[in-house]
Amino acid sequence: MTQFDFRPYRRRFKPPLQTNHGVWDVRDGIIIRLTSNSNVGYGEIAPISWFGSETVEQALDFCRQLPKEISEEIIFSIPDRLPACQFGFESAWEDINCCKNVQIAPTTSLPYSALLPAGKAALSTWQSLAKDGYSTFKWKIGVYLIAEELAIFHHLTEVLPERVKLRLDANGGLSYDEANLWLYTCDRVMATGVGVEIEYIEQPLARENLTEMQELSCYYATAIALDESVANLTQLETCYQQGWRGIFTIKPSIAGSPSRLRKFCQEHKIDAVFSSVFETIVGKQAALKLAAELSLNRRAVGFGVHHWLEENEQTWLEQLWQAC
Ligand SMILES: O=C(O)CCC(=O)c1ccccc1C(=O)O
Ligand SMILES: [Mg+2]
Repeated sequence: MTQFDFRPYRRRFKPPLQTNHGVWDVRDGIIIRLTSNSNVGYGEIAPISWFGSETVEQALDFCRQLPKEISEEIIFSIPDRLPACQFGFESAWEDINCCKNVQIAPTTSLPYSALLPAGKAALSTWQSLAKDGYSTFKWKIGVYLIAEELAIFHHLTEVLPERVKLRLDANGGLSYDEANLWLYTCDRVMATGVGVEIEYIEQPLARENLTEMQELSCYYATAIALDESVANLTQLETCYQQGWRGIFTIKPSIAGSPSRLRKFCQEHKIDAVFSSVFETIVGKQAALKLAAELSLNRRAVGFGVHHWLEENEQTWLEQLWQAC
């Protein structure tokens, strides 16, 4: 038997994240703790309901109805409608039960991608991130008018140093015509031989428009990565079955069961990019462990630093645990 305990948390972004879905400034989540024969394991439930996972309230309801002592069976039979819970519980379980001695490639050997702010703020932000050692950047598009963003984009490609990789993330916010224009523009920029490499456009169209994205990926040299379309394992499996062989963005914290994710990635050898949901160090460590195991093409992981009002994560966590 395993003892189970949990703590809800709330943290504020500094600055807030701006995407086509709107502004996001508060991250609510749950840290869980499993104890078995004096071994302690932590896990994190960090849902993003606007991205297709359960809500924090649904996750809290699930935690509240569980007994104080739980079995392995409970952990491995969490329903698919609670993918962030599947991740949190299974990674806490792994934290105590296995993998302690398994040698995996150190996560530090995977490059990190840093997020640039939407709009023209990107133009004055990349320099300090480049100084910190980042050479892959992701810029949010579909936030402002396309004409404005294209102008900023041209400027960015002129100033970014050579060999930098740039990802554009539309969060499903482009129309079909706009997506064509972006892909055409990226192809043109690449053909003119500027130093920067446009690595891909992430989720140009809404999640259900897979066929159109498949079409677009045939028309243009610039790659497309799915993100919202493959937010959880069920969607990932569906898109794969429907023939998507482009890039898959995987956010382990909301994808669902880590063991099932491992199995899927290993079986199908997908081209995966691992990405954060702005979880705490607890979820981040579990997600990066999966990234280290499963990043076949060693694409940069989207776990670049993000700033919180609370600076020291370890202290913050200890305080969270002792507070109640
Ligand atoms: O993937 C990254 O590089 C950073 C993480 C990121 O962009 C993100 C973080 C939380 C929610 C959605 C997204 C997204 O990719 O759209
Ligand atoms: Mg994305």
